[in-house]
Amino acid sequence: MPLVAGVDSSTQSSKVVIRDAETGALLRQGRAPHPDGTEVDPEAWWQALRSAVDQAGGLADVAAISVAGQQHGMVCLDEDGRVVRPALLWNDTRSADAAADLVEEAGGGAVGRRFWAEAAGSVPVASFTITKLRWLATHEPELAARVAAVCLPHDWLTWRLAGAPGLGALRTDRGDASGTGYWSPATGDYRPDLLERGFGRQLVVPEVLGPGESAGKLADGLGGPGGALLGAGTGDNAAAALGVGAGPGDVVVSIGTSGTVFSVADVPAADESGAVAGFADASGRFLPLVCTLNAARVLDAAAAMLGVNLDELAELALSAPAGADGLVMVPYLEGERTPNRPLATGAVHGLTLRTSTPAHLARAAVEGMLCALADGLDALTAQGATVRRVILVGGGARSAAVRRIAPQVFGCPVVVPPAGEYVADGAARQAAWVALGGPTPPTWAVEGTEEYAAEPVPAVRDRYAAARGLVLDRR
Ligand SMILES: Nc1ncnc2c1ncn2[C@@H]1O[C@H](COP(=O)(O)OP(=O)(O)O)[C@@H](O)[C@H]1O
Ligand SMILES: O=C(CO)[C@@H](O)[C@H](O)COP(=O)(O)O
Repeated sequence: MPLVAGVDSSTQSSKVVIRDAETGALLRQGRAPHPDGTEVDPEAWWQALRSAVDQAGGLADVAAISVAGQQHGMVCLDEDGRVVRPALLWNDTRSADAAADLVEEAGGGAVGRRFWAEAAGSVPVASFTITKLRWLATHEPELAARVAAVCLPHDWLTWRLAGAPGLGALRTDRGDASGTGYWSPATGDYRPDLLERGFGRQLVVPEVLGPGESAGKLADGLGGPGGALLGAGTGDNAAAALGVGAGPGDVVVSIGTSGTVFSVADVPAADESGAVAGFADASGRFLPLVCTLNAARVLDAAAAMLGVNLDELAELALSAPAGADGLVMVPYLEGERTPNRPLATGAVHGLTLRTSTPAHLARAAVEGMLCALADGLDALTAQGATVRRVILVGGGARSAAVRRIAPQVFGCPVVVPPAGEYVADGAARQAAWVALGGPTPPTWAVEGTEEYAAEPVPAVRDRYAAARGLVLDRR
């Protein structure tokens, strides 16, 4: 009975699960928080990972470990492997102008967007690593001059688990490489020309491993003697797809810090509108994905505004009528990525004496967040995805209101697996693939899934569509 470990180093925390490689049975787990903010010293992730591993009883008995992580974050290393500056995360919007410049320099408008969609699978927005590199080169040239290598959060953590053995030992996978802006999901190759466009010169980049390949071995002294195999790891969304066992016709909606809508596809996407990112997945296929910057934290913010906890927020939301009598929240609290409105702020429309109640505001917050994801679902189907079922995961799926209102807004039933850590589970499944070998990862059952169905209420989306452009920018 070999054991495997899976890690989710996400925006808000590190989570570790230890599972049986063959059956997937959960044996132990741990978690530790990350600092707040959109710029974080990677050392904080390392300390959180170590603490979550300790809580999970260490790694002495695991045969393999894989790390999944928040995508896109820019981790810059000098030639000795030291971190040059705090990592800029996927939800840091300071590189919005750099993203616009990269599109402009490629011909601008539809021409520029088509160039990037074809070259890198996605049109750059502030989330993508390449735009952060451009920002660094422009705004912090002295730090930029010290950068020898660039990698992503999960690449860096895997490398630390291996004992940080020199820049040439950096490894990544297709899933996370596809979120950089300088790797092509269509060809499976780096695009040094794009890296040069972004940063102005070449850098060491991690070798991209295939699915099921190993990134080396765990170093000694990290919760036991080393030697366990390291999986390639992947981006958190690709790991979630592995964790829930997403197949044809499944669309996964993840409500974490980010809201994501994605499916597993046999062909790469190249959406020149920019709504759908044409990522690769962790199984050798592709992961067309729509991402919003505002998801579970919209619920956190609404609960804080109303002075209630998250369960009370859900009760309030469910006590108001569908559509909140016309109250609409446009939830752009962190700016927005889809649609590309990095400077936008949120807004509440439709205030009347009747709608000025905590219940209406709670309902509008849940509906507004879900409407933005429903727009993502439309964008994904416009790119050819078929929706047989929607699988709801992430911290926000723990909300009874989200589970019950989602089918009204999405216009189809949703299935909700039992509350769990599906990103860490996907990483563990990848580790099991490495430990057991074979052409595909082992099949692990996800039991206890519940289905939520409700009559669709299209008026909720219609009113949101009328309101979503009516927002102020930060400047
Ligand atoms: N019962 C709940 N109702 C609503 N939101 C919840 C609930 N439990 C957790 N969350 C939210 O889930 C979020 C964390 O989800 P998670 O998927 O772990 O995020 P991330 O992967 O981005 O770190 C937090 O913002 C938290 O408030
Ligand atoms: O940027 C993306 C996807 O493109 C985000 O999904 C990040 O990968 C962060 O994930 P969470 O921490 O919200 O799970």
